[in-house]
Amino acid sequence: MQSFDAVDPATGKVFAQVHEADDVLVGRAVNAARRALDRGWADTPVQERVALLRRAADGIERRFEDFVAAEVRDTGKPVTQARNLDVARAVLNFRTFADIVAAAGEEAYLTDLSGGRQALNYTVRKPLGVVAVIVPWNLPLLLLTWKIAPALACGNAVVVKPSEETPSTASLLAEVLAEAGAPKGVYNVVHGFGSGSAGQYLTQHHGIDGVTFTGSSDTGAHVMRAVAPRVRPVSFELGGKNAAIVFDDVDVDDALDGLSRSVFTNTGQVCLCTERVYVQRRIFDDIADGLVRRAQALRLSDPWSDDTTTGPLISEKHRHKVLDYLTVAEEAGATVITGGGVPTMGALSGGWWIEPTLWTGLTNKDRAAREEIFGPVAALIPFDTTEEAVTLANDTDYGLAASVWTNDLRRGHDVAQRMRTGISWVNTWFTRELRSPFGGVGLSGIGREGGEHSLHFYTEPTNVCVQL
Ligand SMILES: NC(=O)C1=CN([C@@H]2O[C@H](COP(=O)(O)OP(=O)(O)OC[C@H]3O[C@@H](n4cnc5c(N)ncnc54)[C@H](O)[C@@H]3O)[C@@H](O)[C@H]2O)C=CC1
Ligand SMILES: O=C(O)/C=C/C=C(\O)C(=O)O
Repeated sequence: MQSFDAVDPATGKVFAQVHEADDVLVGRAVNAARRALDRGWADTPVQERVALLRRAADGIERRFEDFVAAEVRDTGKPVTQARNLDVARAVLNFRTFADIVAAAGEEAYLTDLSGGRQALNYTVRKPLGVVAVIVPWNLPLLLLTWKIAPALACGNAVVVKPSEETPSTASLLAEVLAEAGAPKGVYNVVHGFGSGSAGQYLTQHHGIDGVTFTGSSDTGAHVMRAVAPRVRPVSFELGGKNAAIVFDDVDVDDALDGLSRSVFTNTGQVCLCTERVYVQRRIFDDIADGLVRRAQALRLSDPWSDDTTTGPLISEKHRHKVLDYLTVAEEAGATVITGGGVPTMGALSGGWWIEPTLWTGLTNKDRAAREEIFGPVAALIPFDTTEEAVTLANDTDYGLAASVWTNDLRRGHDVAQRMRTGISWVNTWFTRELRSPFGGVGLSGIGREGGEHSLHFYTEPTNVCVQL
């Protein structure tokens, strides 16, 4: 069997070898999932499946620090973020979907027929079957559990392919789920890459009944082509080029805190991160100066230190991509108002560090303001009127998230509703309600997950019609 290196992004050092699944192993995983369904998992009473999710949440809590350590080592993200966001959300994902599935009901209609008779129409939902779950490296455990919690609660068996960059927590979760009593074959993990490796073998496998994928738009298109011959349902949460609109009535300090989080969280490697900041002209300099101060106050350091706010990028390849965009922006005439290069990191200089970077002087025509960069970078662009701001923000092929910053709530509602995005925040960012629909339009995805939207993706409805 082949293996590949697991690399610590903070140091660039190899810390483990990971087995790469070949097509035979992927086939065995898919078959194991199918057998688990056939042995009765799909028909297990809902309360038993829900109880499994609750025990899984308890199990993650019991091994909380193991998950934190695995996530920090795989990603280089600050330990405080791994604790407060990634692993905490994994627990919440299991508990929330346990509650949602336990409470879920179904629609029913009485239909009037000729002659005074009626028919009762009701819906039963059955699991999709074997679901391929392909997740990226930025929020590995958060995004994995966001998908497998509802998938398992709905009676599916899953074959998970975590990113080659972040293999650890998916395997750790296998231990927790086994301890929690998940029947054999319900949760399977295959490690490896995309094309010519486990990702491709999985999406092309004839035994897959659906694919849920989070990652880049290009890879989403590949996955779509792979499942097209067998016409399988897909749920895609893809990239973003998210806008923030900052009106000049806003409380500048409050807005700056939120804006800064939205640009720099997870070193800009969240699909929801802001990469375009449109600022009403009167306060443009205040916002630019304030964001520069906040960028310069970030502490890029040892991920294991509680004081660290910002980790490295995920990989050398990804840093190349982000550095290329720094060049692209400068060639387009951008003024770098902070950052713009690779920081001096002493003992950590082997890692994939990059300076938080802000630009002025770009327009919506420039590539750095149009293409997803996925780093701690943003272009600051002035506007004069509300109409102009809405047009600029919506001038993108993506459509995942937007944020609007204003003290005029009527304007906040109006502009948020006019964003061509799956989610629009007003005076906040990355505030998540797990029952709400989550996903994007355009290049940002297909479908929605979250709350009952997840239940709809992970089940197939059958309408039963009974003449009374
Ligand atoms: N949630 C998001 O919006 C994310 C966006 N990205 C963007 O994608 C860019 C590239 O990063 P990658 O790690 O290459 O992301 P990617 O989208 O290629 O990878 C995501 C997952 O898909 C798998 N994959 C890749 N090719 C596949 C294929 N042909 N068939 C099946 N599975 C496949 C990968 O192994 C990984 O598990 C980043 O620079 C960033 O801009 C990356 C990660 C998350
Ligand atoms: O909160 C969530 O469910 C998801 C957040 C982020 C992503 O989906 C992403 O970065 O891909």
